[in-house]
Amino acid sequence: MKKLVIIPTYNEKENIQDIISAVFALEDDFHILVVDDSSPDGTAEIVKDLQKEFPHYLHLSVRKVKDGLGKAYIHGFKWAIENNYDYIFEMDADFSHNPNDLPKLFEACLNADMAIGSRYSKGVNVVNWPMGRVLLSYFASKYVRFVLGLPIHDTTAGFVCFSRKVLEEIGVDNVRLKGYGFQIEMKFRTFKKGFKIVEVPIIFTNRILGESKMNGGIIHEAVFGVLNLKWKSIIGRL
Ligand SMILES: Nc1nc2c(ncn2[C@@H]2O[C@H](COP(=O)(O)OP(=O)(O)O[C@H]3O[C@H](CO)[C@@H](O)[C@H](O)[C@@H]3O)[C@@H](O)[C@H]2O)c(=O)[nH]1
Repeated sequence: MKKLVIIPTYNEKENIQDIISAVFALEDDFHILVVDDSSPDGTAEIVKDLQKEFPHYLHLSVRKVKDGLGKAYIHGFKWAIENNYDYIFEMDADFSHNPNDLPKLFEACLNADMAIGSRYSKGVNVVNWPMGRVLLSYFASKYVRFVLGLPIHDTTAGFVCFSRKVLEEIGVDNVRLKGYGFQIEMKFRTFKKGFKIVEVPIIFTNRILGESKMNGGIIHEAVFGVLNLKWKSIIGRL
């Protein structure tokens, strides 16, 4: 079974080499696709150098402009489908998601269609995030559950394993939201198609190196994007 970890990057020069090494240090044979939005800090050049060491396992797609994490993942999903991967993972570059948890997400996905590395399925498992960010994220998940009736504790989670058929059936070109809203939209579309979703408890650790790309626009898009998703689902346009 072919497994691909998609890592979107924007200015991750401090993290990219270590995260790639950590994935390739696992016993399992994960491939990696880095989707970089022409990071000014030269992230893609570091990946190009590493490709010499891992020519068949490490792939790189460079997009011309910064266009949000969601669009980067959609680009990666299409690439994964074209290249016949069976299981496709989303993972941040900054070690917020522990690469050592990849095998347990994969195991869980073998008995489901989508496995979510969840911060909130067993209490609140977030380390070193400012309290404001924890509260925002936790209550955002509650808001999404309430509005969309989505039976998931961590609706904005960005550490996910999909079986290929999920991506094929939801039609990734239909996904519109770009930021955290993208994570919500992917889960809602997967749920609406009747796929089996499981949550696997993980510990999310705030990044040590580099900066988060979160901004007010991303939050705004998520709040209104959820209402729009609800509307589309009511009128049967999802
Ligand atoms: N290619 C590309 N990558 C991006 C972009 N914006 C962010 N990224 C990459 O996406 C990953 C996550 O970005 P962060 O900016 O560190 O995200 P965060 O604020 O910590 O958000 C995390 O938690 C959210 C929920 O609380 C998640 O919704 C989100 O997906 C992510 O996991 C990192 O690898 C970062 O480089 C972009 O516009 N383009």
